[in-house]
Amino acid sequence: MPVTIAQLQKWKQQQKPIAALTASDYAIAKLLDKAGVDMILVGDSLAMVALGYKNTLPITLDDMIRHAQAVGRGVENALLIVDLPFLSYQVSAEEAMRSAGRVFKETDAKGIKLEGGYPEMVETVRRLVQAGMPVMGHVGLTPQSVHRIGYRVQGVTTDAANEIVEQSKALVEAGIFALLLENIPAELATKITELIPVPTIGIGAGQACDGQILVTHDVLGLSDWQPPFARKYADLQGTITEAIKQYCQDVRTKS
Ligand SMILES: Nc1nc2c(c(=O)[nH]1)N[C@@H](CNc1ccc(C(=O)N[C@@H](CCC(=O)O)C(=O)O)cc1)CN2
Ligand SMILES: CC(C)(CO)C(=O)C(=O)O
Repeated sequence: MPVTIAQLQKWKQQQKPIAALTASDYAIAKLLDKAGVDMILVGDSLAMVALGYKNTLPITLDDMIRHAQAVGRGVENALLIVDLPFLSYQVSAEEAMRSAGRVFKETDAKGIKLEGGYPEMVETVRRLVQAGMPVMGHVGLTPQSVHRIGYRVQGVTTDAANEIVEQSKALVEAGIFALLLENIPAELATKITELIPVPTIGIGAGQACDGQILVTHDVLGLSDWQPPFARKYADLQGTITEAIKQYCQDVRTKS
């Protein structure tokens, strides 16, 4: 049975944790889905782990849609969410509507995710939700702001923590169905998770969140570098290197 947005709300009440991962291609997405992942995010981190860019800023809406289509062909059960890339939604609510609208018209996405909880973005979220598009929020460390805030932990001072709490409440009031909390102290994530009625999905935000997400390339040991909080479950760099060396040797020895 496919996972639905309504189900996520129920799982929060039942305290059933949500297991989410990112995906950027058909083959891996199909494996994640068959292994029982609840939510698959076509995250703009694919700009780094799949396309080799230094940060998430260069990826375009066309790129995101192309990858989302490939992932969508491999997903049967997981809830498919697609990130809006940098500058496809910040300029105005109208542009955000057109960008998000393209994602829903051209892919099998059940929801979109965008970064930020400042007042203008809250109004954009409200417009998207009013137009029928489910939105997942993302606060704390928002990687599209890397040039302003870097990748360090957010919400450390009392003022910064309070601001993230206020942004979370405002996004909920605007209609988000879930909230991603990235790289914030565990106590702050616990507080937000207890405070808001929609599921929180954490990455580097402690164990109290309603769900967890990691970048699949990090989980599988395929990334050049990864955040300190990303737990590695396999060493595919090693496995692939050994397999390919063996193949090259077999060819060269004509075996
Ligand atoms: N592959 C990979 N790439 C990614 C993400 C990921 O999940 N994995 N997520 C996004 C980037 N997010 C982070 C979050 C934390 C860190 C990180 O490294 N943080 C250090 C401090 C770094 C600093 O001070 O500069 C810390 O201790 O918090 C790096 C990228 C996009 N790219
Ligand atoms: C998983 C997460 C939160 C990492 O920043 C994301 O949004 C992405 O993959 O683009």
